[in-house]
Amino acid sequence: MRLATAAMVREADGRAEALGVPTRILMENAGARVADLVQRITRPGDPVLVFCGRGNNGGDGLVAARHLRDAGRRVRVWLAAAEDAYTGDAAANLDLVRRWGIDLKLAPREALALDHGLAGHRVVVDALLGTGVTGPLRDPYPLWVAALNRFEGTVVSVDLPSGLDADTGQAHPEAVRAHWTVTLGLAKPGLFLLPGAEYAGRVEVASIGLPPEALEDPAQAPIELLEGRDVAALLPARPADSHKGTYGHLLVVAGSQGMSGAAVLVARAALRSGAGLVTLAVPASVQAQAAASLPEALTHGLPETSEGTLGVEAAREVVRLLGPRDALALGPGIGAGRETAALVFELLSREEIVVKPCVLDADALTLLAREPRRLDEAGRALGAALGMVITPHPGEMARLLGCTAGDVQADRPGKVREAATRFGAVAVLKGARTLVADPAGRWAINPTGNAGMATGGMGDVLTGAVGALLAQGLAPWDAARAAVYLHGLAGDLAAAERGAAGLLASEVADHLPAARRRVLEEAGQDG
Ligand SMILES: NC(=O)C1=CN([C@@H]2O[C@H](COP(=O)(O)OP(=O)(O)OC[C@H]3O[C@@H](n4cnc5c(N)ncnc54)[C@H](O)[C@@H]3O)[C@@H](O)[C@H]2O)[C@@H](O)CC1
Ligand SMILES: [K+]
Repeated sequence: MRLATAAMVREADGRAEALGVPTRILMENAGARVADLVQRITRPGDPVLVFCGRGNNGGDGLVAARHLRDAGRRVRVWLAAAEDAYTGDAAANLDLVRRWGIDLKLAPREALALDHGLAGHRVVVDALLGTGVTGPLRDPYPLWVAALNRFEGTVVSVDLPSGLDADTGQAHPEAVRAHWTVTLGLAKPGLFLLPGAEYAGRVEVASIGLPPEALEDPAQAPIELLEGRDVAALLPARPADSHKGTYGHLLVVAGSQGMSGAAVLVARAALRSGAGLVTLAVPASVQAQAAASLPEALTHGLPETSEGTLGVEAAREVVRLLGPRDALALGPGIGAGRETAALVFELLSREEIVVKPCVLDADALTLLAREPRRLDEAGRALGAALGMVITPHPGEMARLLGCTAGDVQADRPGKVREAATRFGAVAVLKGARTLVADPAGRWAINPTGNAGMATGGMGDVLTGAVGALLAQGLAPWDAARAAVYLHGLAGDLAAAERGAAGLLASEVADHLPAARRRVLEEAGQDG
């Protein structure tokens, strides 16, 4: 699903105006669509209150009130400001509400009066603030938002829950907790990011008559909410006359003494993601263990240091192994030692490596964060060749960008895009509502996954899934988006069977085939 920031929506509105569709018409359509939803979720005698701010969001609410009255509904309007404070389209619609004889009054500014006034209604339409909100809520809005959040009936927010930031999904400091949000024209990213998704309730996208040309803006990199049918379209077909060579061969360079489990999980998830063959290259002393844990993978022992970690002397072997293979997954469980750092830097400087698609994760990112310049260089080289995917969690992202994890979490869309452009890579920022961005500025929100996945090894499973799709020939942007969606869905399917707490990463890996089948079935293709 296409998404648009507040600025993108404003620009679309401007283009609509230039194309002969003025905001007055958009507002009329918006209000009508809100009234439609209210009618759908109520019975004819249910009293409805429409709480209107003084901007265009309030204007939409005023139109909704009029349409509800036309439909014979019991409707009342509260205004956030004196009638003469309304301007433009909102003022014009206020005038119509007055002529329609709809009960209209200034909203109370005292908690008890607010609760008392709200109590008699079945539904309150929250038309206080939309995309025009800037900075922390000013008085008396915090009081109004709190009263709406105490209200025991149903709250329907117009465009956005009032107080929510359309772009980041942050509430400053509080926002309306809606049961429904009717979002207008294009949905906003803040409705699907956290915490915004927890405020928005059920989201309906209402078309309001924006001309198709107004929706298109070639100058803007698109934003998308990942959906199963889009992911289904990315997955390679599995023709009947295929063989294991059809589905790519992934080289996994991972693990060290005490951390061979990470390497095995990557390889297992890669096989579960449909890779034809997986070679798992680990320090020689853990090869037997890795082979025993996953008989379906080919294994290879690499030269190791006295601590059982990979050192720079493994570089030649890795280059040789990668030659006939299709993609590389590098990083999980390799540790953060100096020799291993030298290996990672060496590999990323080698021509033979940069011509292959690769996914870098975990310790590889920690090591590169010590010298982000190396990642810059590698990214540029890889970007110019076939491309690189990096999959940091917020802590790794913070180290890569030289900020704190708190900074990353406060602006996840901004940080994932910064990493993608800076390193010339497709960047995946893990955590609830994983984000994916590419160097061209496109970005996507993944809605799948659950809190049960916040455990060790889940990242290794994602790395394996990305690597497998790269090996099957997907472009890095497609491989990353499909992998995060399937990985989260596999977690959801596993949690549905066993409950979210106590989910093992290997169980999520084992649910990847079912996740793939689910998206294909949803898209009407053969699972
Ligand atoms: N622009 C357009 O062409 C269209 C806009 N539409 C609606 O218009 C909305 C955007 O309208 P506006 O740009 O007028 O903005 P809003 O109506 O979202 O908000 C503007 C009002 O909020 C107040 N405000 C801003 N920040 C505040 C804060 N932190 N605390 C308290 N008050 C604050 C401003 O003083 C102003 O009164 C959309 O969300 C949508 O509902 C629709 O009518 C469709 C067409
Ligand atoms: K609103």
